[in-house]
This record gives sequence, C-alpha cells and structure tokens, in this order.
Amino acid sequence: MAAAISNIRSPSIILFGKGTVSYQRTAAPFQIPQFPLNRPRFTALFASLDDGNNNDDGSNKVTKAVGLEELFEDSPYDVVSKDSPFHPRPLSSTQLPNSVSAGSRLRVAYQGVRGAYSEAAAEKAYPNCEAVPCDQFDAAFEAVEKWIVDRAVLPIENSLGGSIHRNYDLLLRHSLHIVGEVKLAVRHCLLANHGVRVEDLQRVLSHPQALAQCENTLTKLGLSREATDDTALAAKYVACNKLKDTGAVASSSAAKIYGLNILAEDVQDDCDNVTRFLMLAREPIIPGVEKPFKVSLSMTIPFAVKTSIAFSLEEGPGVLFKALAVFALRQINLTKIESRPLRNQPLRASDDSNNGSKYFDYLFYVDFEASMAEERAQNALRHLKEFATFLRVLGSYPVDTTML
Ligand SMILES: O=C(O)C(=O)Cc1ccccc1
Repeated sequence: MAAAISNIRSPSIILFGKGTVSYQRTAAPFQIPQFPLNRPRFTALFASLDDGNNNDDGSNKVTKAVGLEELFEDSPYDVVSKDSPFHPRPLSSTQLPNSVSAGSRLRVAYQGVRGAYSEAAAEKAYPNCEAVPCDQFDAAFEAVEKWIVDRAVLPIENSLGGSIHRNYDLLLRHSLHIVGEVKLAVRHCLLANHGVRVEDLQRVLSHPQALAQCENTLTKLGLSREATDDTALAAKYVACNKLKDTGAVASSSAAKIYGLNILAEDVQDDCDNVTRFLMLAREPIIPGVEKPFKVSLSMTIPFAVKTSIAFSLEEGPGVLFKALAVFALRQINLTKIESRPLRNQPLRASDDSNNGSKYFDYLFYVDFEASMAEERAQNALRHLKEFATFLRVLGSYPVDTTML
C-alpha cells in the first residue's frame, strides 16, 4: 500500500494507518515524500488539511505530518491513526473569547508590544497574519497550546550575541514544534520625544540585546542604560511618560507607532546585525525536499530544509565524535552545534585520580540540513538514539534563504 503513493505532490489528507491509505490532492505548499512505510515501526502518518487559516504561501491549506513515533520513545510527534483520525479542532470563538475565528487570518503570538522586532518577524514569516502581542514568552507559548493562536515567534540567535539560551530552555520546557525560521536584519534607531535633542538625554531604555548591540554608540554618547522586556516597550514608555531625558533604542516602526522622533538610525555597532526567529506550532509540519528552490532567475538550488534537535550523551571517550559521525556518515551537513550545561544536574567534581578536573552534563543543540521526511535523517537519529541519553526532534522546517 505504501508504494502506491510515492508521487503524491500535495496531499490534503493522508492517513497511513496499518494497511490504510487515503488522500486528496490540494495546492498545499509542501510535498510529502515517500516515507519508509514498509517499516513496522511506523504506525501512522498524517498530513492535512484545510483549516481555513492563511498558510505560509497565502493559501488556506495547512499541511501537517506526524509519525515517527516509535522511532523515538520520547518523540514529541503526536500520532494520528485511522481510529483516532484528527487532533482536536481549534476552539471556536464562541467557546473561547479572542480565539481563532473561523476563516480568519493566521494568528501569531509574539513577546512584546506593537513595533517589536518579533512582530516584524511574524509578518515576514506570514505576510497576512494577525500578530498577537504577549507580555511574556510563556504567554505566547501558552496561547498556542490553548489554541488561542496558531503560531508563536521566538528569537533564538543573533549574529552578534550568539544563541539566546533562555529561549532554547523555553523550547525544551514546552512541547511546541519548530515549523519555520525567519532571519531579520535588525536596524536599531535612537528614539526620543519631539523637541528632545541627543544632548538632552541622560539614559536610554531598551531590550538587553538591543542595548548590547549598540554598546559602542551608547558609550560614546555617555548614556546610562536600563533594560525593558522588549524594544518597542521602551519606545512606548518614553512616549507615554513624555520623558525629556530618556531615549529608547527600537525600530523605526516603533517610532511611527508611538509618535517618537528618530534621532539617529543604524546605531548598532555592526551593520550585519541579523536575528534568527523560530516559528512554533502545536504540531510538526515536515517539509519534503523534492521541490527545487529558486534563488534567482538563473540559479536553482534544492529546496533547503533544516532539522533542529536537542540531545544529551552518555559519558565516555569519543561519544561526541560518535554523535557527529551519525551525520557525517550520511553526508548530512550540520549548520549549528551548541552545547549547554544541563540544568538541575549538580556539577560533578572528580577526585584526584581524575586530575582534579570538573565537568558538567551537557545538552547539545544541533541543526542539520535534512528533513525528517528523509530516510537518511531518520537513520541518523535512530543511530544517535543508540547512545544518546535524551533526544528530541524540535522540528523540520524550510530554511530562510532570503538573506543568503
Ligand atoms: O525587543 C524586541 O523588539 C524583540 O523582538 C527582541 C529583540 C531584541 C533585539 C534584537 C532582536 C530582537
């Protein structure tokens, strides 16, 4: 039964139950390549469906795929079988005030107030979306988990500051799936109320990352710094309180929204200031890899897909080497590897016989260039699972190639 569906281009509904396949064709954006369904490990895969929401490509179709559940014991992937075919539908607006209304735009939660960079990232990822501001990241995650919104945006790394570890921790604490990424060129402005000059300023407010990215400029201006939850909140605070001695570092759109004057543009220390944001959803959306990606009129590259995973390893010589080999052996390129001491694990101090060295248990975050729809990725992770003490697939998603 599995072989018959290898050429489905854009299925609307596929149920791969044991011995059961059904599908419909739609104009969904992602292809679902042939999964190794002959393996008894796979009990189900589900790809669907017209949920009335705007999709990444502006259509009303959302393609979702789940499966692989027996591949990884702790798999975050929900499995839909023929007997329990569908996940719960989003709550209707009558059931939950302010929830997704039927046929409405995709709703995307972000941390911050209007004018925050995360809002711009949401709009870049989903051009017709309704961006929903949340005061904290946890609220944005919860809004997705409770079906109030469809996606959450999470800044994850910056070209100047590196990974945002707190946000990696959030990813692990929750069980949302990465379904997209967006890279945004961040161009900070120094904002103040009308009539206020640079010389009048004593201090500046902004998100700690924005302040760090403008370190040199702010030092030269002799301004003291205060942190706010997001850049746009700093702008809002300065405007609402009509402050004369305080400026804000935020975007030009925050200036427009809160009626502030732009005293200086591009105040970041490095002009290549790019932040990478992740788009999170309740369910995985696993892109296929057969669609070619057009970089320009003359250049086409294979559809670029990445997978993000987190894992920890047994102790022992060469275990990290072995972990990396599972990818190298299958020609899978890594685009990121990051290690982080595991929380709640005490520092273990060795005795003298171990040269007095001290060590932590580490969690590794790896991004690799393959989709979980590919057999080589599934094989690599099955191999890794043989000696990983923990493994979680955070999601497969199309690479944002707009900043190549
Ligand atoms: O504060 C914001 O506007 C955010 O979205 C977080 C952020 C801060 C600085 C650079 C990029 C994103």
